[in-house]
Amino acid sequence: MASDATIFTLFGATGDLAKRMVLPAFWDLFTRGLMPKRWRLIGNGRGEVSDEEFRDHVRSVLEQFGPGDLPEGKWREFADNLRFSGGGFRPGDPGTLVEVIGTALDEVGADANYIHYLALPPGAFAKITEALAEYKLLGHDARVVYEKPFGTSLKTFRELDELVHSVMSESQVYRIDHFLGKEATQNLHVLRFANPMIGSIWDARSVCQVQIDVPETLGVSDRAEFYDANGAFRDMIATHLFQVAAEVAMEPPHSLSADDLQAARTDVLEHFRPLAPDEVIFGQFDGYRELPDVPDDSTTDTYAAAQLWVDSERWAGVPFVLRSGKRMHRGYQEVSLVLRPEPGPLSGVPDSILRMSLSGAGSMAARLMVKKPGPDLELATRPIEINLGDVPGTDPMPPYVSLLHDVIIGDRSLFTSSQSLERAWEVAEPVLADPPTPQPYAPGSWGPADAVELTDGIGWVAERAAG
Ligand SMILES: NC(=O)C1=CN([C@@H]2O[C@H](COP(=O)(O)OP(=O)(O)OC[C@H]3O[C@@H](n4cnc5c(N)ncnc54)[C@H](OP(=O)(O)O)[C@@H]3O)[C@@H](O)[C@H]2O)C=CC1
Ligand SMILES: O=C1O[C@H](COP(=O)(O)O)[C@@H](O)[C@H](O)[C@H]1O
Repeated sequence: MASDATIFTLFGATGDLAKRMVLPAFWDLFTRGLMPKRWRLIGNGRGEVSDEEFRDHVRSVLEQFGPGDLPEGKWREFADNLRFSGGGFRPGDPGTLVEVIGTALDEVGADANYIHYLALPPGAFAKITEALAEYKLLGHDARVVYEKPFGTSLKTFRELDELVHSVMSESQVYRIDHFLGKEATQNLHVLRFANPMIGSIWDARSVCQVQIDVPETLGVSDRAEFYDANGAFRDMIATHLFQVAAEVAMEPPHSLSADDLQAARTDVLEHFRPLAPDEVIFGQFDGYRELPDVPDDSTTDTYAAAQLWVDSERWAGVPFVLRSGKRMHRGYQEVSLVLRPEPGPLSGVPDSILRMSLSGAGSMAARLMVKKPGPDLELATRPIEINLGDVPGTDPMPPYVSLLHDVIIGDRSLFTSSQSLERAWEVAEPVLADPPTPQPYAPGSWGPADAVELTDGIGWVAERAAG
């Protein structure tokens, strides 16, 4: 950025995402010394909240979702930069935001850059975008961060995309998909492109199925209104899991630069076949309809599983099986490559699977078949596991910290392109147009039993390992 001063505006500052992820990310960058020299963080919302009330909110959020106890001096320094602008922000009515930004400019310098972060439900993006243009808040080298989902269907994606491009250039737009910001997702490139032993098995000759499995034990009670309008398929499958599938399926990019990585993801998404509704299963956990803010006849999916086909030469005939759901038996985030049996005298040996966890710093695990030392040819399996957090000198950055830092330094490599999202919505469209009826499942279970059929008899491999 041209200036060493930045004014951040956080729309939806008292919402769920802000409290769990975004506000702790600001604190993390601050304590690492990675914030701009001079800055202000202006929370925005439709209610009336004083600066002091906002600071109290941020403090309690950091105590709950951040580091816990805050060193008093450091907290004071951080808190001095926090402001709140209430009354909402929409075309024709900017609430107090323009005035609060004006004061912040006086305080940190008129040359400050703007970063606007929309931590809002997708239905609110268009009005805020229009208002940013109307109130001339897209100057000052402004960068605008949109949460996912960017649009909720092909139609609404196109409308939003057109609006955004009518008021700002693509280089100003940062569409977040925080699964791309995970350390372990980034490590997929390194594992594959730097290690011939892994890179050489990365195709249909060696792999018979790819599973991307993200069950969650978490429910939705804090954000039922948002969730009921979106459901698991939009919230996880058509967004995060498609992007992870693109990371796995991409052809080697020319380099790991922002443009080349974005282009590789976009290119492979073009090969994603639009989903067939009969290869998708939706579920809804028992008791969901009794939650406050959920209509008692809601047909929203709290679980979705799908078979995705990637019609590229590399992946011809290999199903990518994707699954995610709320209130499930265990929570994990795993990519598994199920390998074909090795032809030859031991070709019956099952379970050759390379599993990569996307949680935390990430890990990789496999089981090898070995001869049990001894007089007979007896076989045994032995695990091999690498935890990336054990690599000496690691300092993993949580995804929101890493992505917020990328916005500050202007690195767009881990953000989604407009073209790739358009394709993602095209792939999702047949299911959105003709959604399967959700099957009920018990909270704490593994979801609808029928979904196992999507794995073509293999079963959910990470689930087996999780027990
Ligand atoms: N929560 C999570 O774990 C994650 C969420 N996300 C994404 O983040 C975004 C926000 O999610 P989340 O924080 O959970 O949602 P919330 O339902 O908590 O909404 C966030 C805030 O948006 C404001 N808001 C709600 N509706 C409107 C509206 N129609 N117009 C203007 N403002 C509105 C509210 O603030 P106020 O009332 O103060 O105006 C609310 O507190 C979503 O796009 C979601 O997909 C992404 C990753 C994880
Ligand atoms: O975007 C979302 O992601 C979270 C899962 O995030 P993670 O930080 O646990 O990887 C999910 O719970 C939420 O429903 C969804 O909106």
